[in-house]
Parts: sequence; C-alpha cells; structure tokens
Amino acid sequence: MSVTVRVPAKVNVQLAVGAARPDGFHDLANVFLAVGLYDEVTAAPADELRITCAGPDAAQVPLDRTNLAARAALALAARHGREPAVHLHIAKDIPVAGGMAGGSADGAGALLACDALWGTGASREELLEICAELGSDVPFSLVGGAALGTGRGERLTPLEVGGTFHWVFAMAERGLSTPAVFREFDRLGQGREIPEPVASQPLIDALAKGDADALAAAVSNDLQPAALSLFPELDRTLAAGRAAGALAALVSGSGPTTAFLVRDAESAARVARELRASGTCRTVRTATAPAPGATVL
Ligand SMILES: C[C@](O)(CO)[C@H](O)COP(=O)(O)OP(=O)(O)OC[C@H]1O[C@@H](n2ccc(N)nc2=O)[C@H](O)[C@@H]1O
Ligand SMILES: Nc1ncnc2c1ncn2[C@@H]1O[C@H](COP(=O)(O)OP(=O)(O)OP(=O)(O)O)[C@@H](O)[C@H]1O
Repeated sequence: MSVTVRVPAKVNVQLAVGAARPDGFHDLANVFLAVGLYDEVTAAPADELRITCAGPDAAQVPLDRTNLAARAALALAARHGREPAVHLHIAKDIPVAGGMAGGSADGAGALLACDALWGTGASREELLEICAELGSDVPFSLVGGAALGTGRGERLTPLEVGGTFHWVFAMAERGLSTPAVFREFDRLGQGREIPEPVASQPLIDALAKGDADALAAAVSNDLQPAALSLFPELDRTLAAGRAAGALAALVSGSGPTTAFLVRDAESAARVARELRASGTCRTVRTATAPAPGATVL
C-alpha cells in the first residue's frame, strides 16, 4: 500500500518585509498564490526512513534527514510515538532553490502522506503546527489557493480568488539561498528606517475580482532588490519578459525564478516562447493559479 500526495508551488504576489527580528527572522506581509506546478510525494512502508527523488533537478535535492520531507515524517512519528519507517519518493517538478517553495511543498506533502499511510488522524490544526515548525512557507503548501501570511509568513489568513491568473516562470541557471537573500535585504537597508510590513488592499481586491490588470499594478516584492544585487543577470530576464508583453514581471519570493503575469493562455505561450528565445534563462514554464493545496491522489 502507498499514498501519493500532490503539492503545488507558490508565487508571492506581495512580499513586504520588515526589519530583522531578534530571532533573525523578518516579519512579513506575504501574499501567497499557489500555482499549478506540482511535486508528488509517495509514502510507502519500509524498514527505515528512506528518501528518493526523481526529476530534472533531483541531483540538487538532499536525500538525508535534512530533506524537508524526511523532517516532516520524523516530526509526525515523534509526536505519535512511532517509528518513521517509511520510504518517501519525491517526483520533483518544482525548481530547486528557485523561490517557489519546492522543499516546503515536499514537507507538506510528506506530512499528509505519512498521516494517511499511518492512519495517524492528526487534526488540520496539528498538521499546520508541524508545518510551521518545518519552515515559514510550509503551512501555505498544505493550504494552497491564496493566503496572507503574517509573522514570519506561517500565520495564514485565506484570501478569495475570483478568477484564473496566467503565469510564465523563467528558471535561472543557478539557485539563490533564501537566508543569503534576507541577509542582503538587511545589508541594503542598513541605516534606513524599515517600515512595518502591511498587506496591500488593492492587491487583495484584485485577487478577489480575478482582475489581472489590477493585480499586475499591485504586485511587489521587497526581496527583489536583494535578489538582483546577488544575481544581477536576472534584470535581463525581467526585461525580456516585459518586452514580450507580460503585464507584470517580478522575482518570485527570494528568487532567482522570475514570474510573469500575463492576460491569457495565448499570451502565456507567446511570452514563454520569447523568453526561451532570449537566452536569459535555463527553462521556462507556464502555469495557472490558483491551485489547490496538498491533496491525496
Ligand atoms: C522568501 C519566502 O519564500 C517567501 O514566501 C519565505 O519567506 C521563506 O520561507 P522558507 O524558505 O520556508 O524559510 P525558512 O526555512 O523558514 O527560513 C529560512 C531562512 O530564511 C530567513 N527568513 C525566512 C522567513 C522570514 N520570515 N524571515 C527570514 O529571515 C531566515 O534567515 C531563515 O533562517
Ligand atoms: N525536499 C526538498 N526539495 C528541495 N530542496 C530541499 C528539500 N529538502 C531540503 N532541501 C534544501 O533546501 C534548499 C532550498 O530548496 P527549495 O527548493 O525549497 O528552495 P526555495 O524554493 O527557494 O524555497 P522557498 O521559496 O521556500 O524559500 C535546497 O538547496 C536543498 O538543499
């Protein structure tokens, strides 16, 4: 017997970042939108905890206990006083270290898959609590759709989405480390007053209306200058997407994946084609949003 769970990637349509807290994290107003690029995590009984991974970026995924899927299985097993005897296989389609919460997706997926395989019967509340322990983005991977994340991003308020949004994503030649991007944010902000992060009401309204033009006018990412400072070539990718007719072009989360909001499927295909031809990125994918959260298949 095995259980397979499908989990979406995310794009941050707003990422407002406050000053560094004493614990090193940053308070955020983080508007997550789940997009239809998915990892699948399959849990099957085994003698001991084992992780395997397949997919284009599989070589970059750690297969030891630092893998977020392994950490999820260990956390659930410890809470329920059982052995983490499970084989977790990750079919990886979300780019690694791309700012699209791929590792977080695997954490949330493994948690749900182990809960179903073991018949743990953990409440939604308990699952969300474990997710928050695993990482700031993990609760959203479980929930999907759209949500405002406050605190370090783990405290979620679901948001309404009134239509389908079309996106193009350009994956970069190399990854960016999330802590390094936050550190660069701090460095760039030295000597400046960093305002409290606040969610944008026009952005929340645009999501609720399904209005792509209004969303394009409202998207923002406070980590973008830091990501561009560490990875200046991303500016060329953003410019290529804008020139191809994207309504908005931004760095996804901590980057280096760049995200392009477009009007419809036709324009997604055109922007994707022109981004590929621009030679400014490794691969290009199209996806629609919102996507559901972690789901047992
Ligand atoms: C950039 C985003 O992806 C936007 O959704 C997230 O804020 C990052 O979420 P994540 O990868 O799940 O991050 P975590 O695993 O919780 O933290 C990794 C590191 O990122 C930094 N970090 C993360 C979240 C946050 N609110 N403030 C931070 O400063 C910290 O250096 C932390 O040690
Ligand atoms: N299951 C996993 N899949 C991918 N990376 C993982 C996983 N578990 C741990 N990692 C480690 O986490 C690092 C970040 O990978 P991940 O793909 O989650 O980045 P990300 O998409 O930028 O994350 P986020 O958007 O949440 O900041 C990788 O370099 C890898 O070493």
